[in-house]
Amino acid sequence: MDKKKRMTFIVNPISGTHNKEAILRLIDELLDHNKFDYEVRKTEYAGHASEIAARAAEEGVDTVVAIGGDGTINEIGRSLIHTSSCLGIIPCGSGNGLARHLHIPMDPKGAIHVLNDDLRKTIDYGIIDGHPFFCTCGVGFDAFVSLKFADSGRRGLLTYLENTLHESLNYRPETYEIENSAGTVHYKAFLIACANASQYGNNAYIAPHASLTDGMMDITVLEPFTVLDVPTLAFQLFNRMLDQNSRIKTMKDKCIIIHRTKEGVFHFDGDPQMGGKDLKVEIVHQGLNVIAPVRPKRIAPPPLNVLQHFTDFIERRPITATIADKHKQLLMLNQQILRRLSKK
Ligand SMILES: Nc1ncnc2c1ncn2[C@@H]1O[C@H](COP(=O)(O)OP(=O)(O)OP(=O)(O)O)[C@@H](O)[C@H]1O
Repeated sequence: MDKKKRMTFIVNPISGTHNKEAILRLIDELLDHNKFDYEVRKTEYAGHASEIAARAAEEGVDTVVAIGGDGTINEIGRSLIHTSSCLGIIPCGSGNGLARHLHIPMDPKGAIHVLNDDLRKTIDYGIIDGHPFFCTCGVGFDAFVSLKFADSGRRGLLTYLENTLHESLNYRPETYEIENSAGTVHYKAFLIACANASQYGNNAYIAPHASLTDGMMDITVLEPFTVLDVPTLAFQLFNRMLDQNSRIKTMKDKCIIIHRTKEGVFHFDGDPQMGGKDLKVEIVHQGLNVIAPVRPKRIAPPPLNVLQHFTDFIERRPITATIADKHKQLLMLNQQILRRLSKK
């Protein structure tokens, strides 16, 4: 009989809102014990997942499974790049950008079945200023929000949306120079996102056409906008249409250097970091093995969850109308957002 494969589960107890003990019971119940021997490790501090994963890779563990969100995946992934060990994911974060891009089910049972199927592929990863990332990194407003989010003490989507809406009114766009393979371009921008995966998480598609396996990074520049643009931008963000907005500029490249007017924060996979004026961002082709389904078992329904939160926040029902009605609805949303934000 074939030797069993070794699996290490790394649980981040503080990520997202899932009950991790219930997930551990499901693993015991549903994981194919004829195929896998496993151990469970819990993180005790930020950075611990990297140490556990590095040790597991050295010991030749076949699969290291993140039970957490994109921050936990980042810590584990960076210890597994260019090793023969493979990353598995039971999504437990508040955004789960990489898992969603890979079509890993959000429910733990489905994710455990994906682990049992053990289908592997090799994906690209990015590096910003020496920090590996797997989903997105960037400067400007989203880096600023990631800093606020990290400081806020509460985690969750509503906190994020609240922070985002409030802060966006006060945030001042900065000027950037981007050095790419074609030359140098200048932008006044609200944010610059460099994407390996297509979304930030929560089906917010900042780079709708990004691929994890093309050896390229999708760069999205959001130029200054007014509060009147927010509903359209939000709608397009959650409906994979952001690149159609006139405030958005996109490019693909393997390596860019972002020149800022001053040092400041950037983020990688949602974690904030201080950096210098100049930031090199590059993509490394095929550096991380992951377990993922070949293709989604079903096409995901429109991301009403997030729209629900967004529209709850502004006291509106989600947008479910036909295209013809959407412009009218967006105009009404504009008015309600303005009214709601002016009360803050
Ligand atoms: N035991 C721990 N105590 C404190 N912080 C931890 C611990 N274990 C991990 N962390 C940190 O928690 C951070 C957040 O985790 P993670 O990103 O997985 O969850 P999330 O923010 O809820 O999900 P997502 O990134 O998908 O939104 C990680 O950056 C990690 O460094």
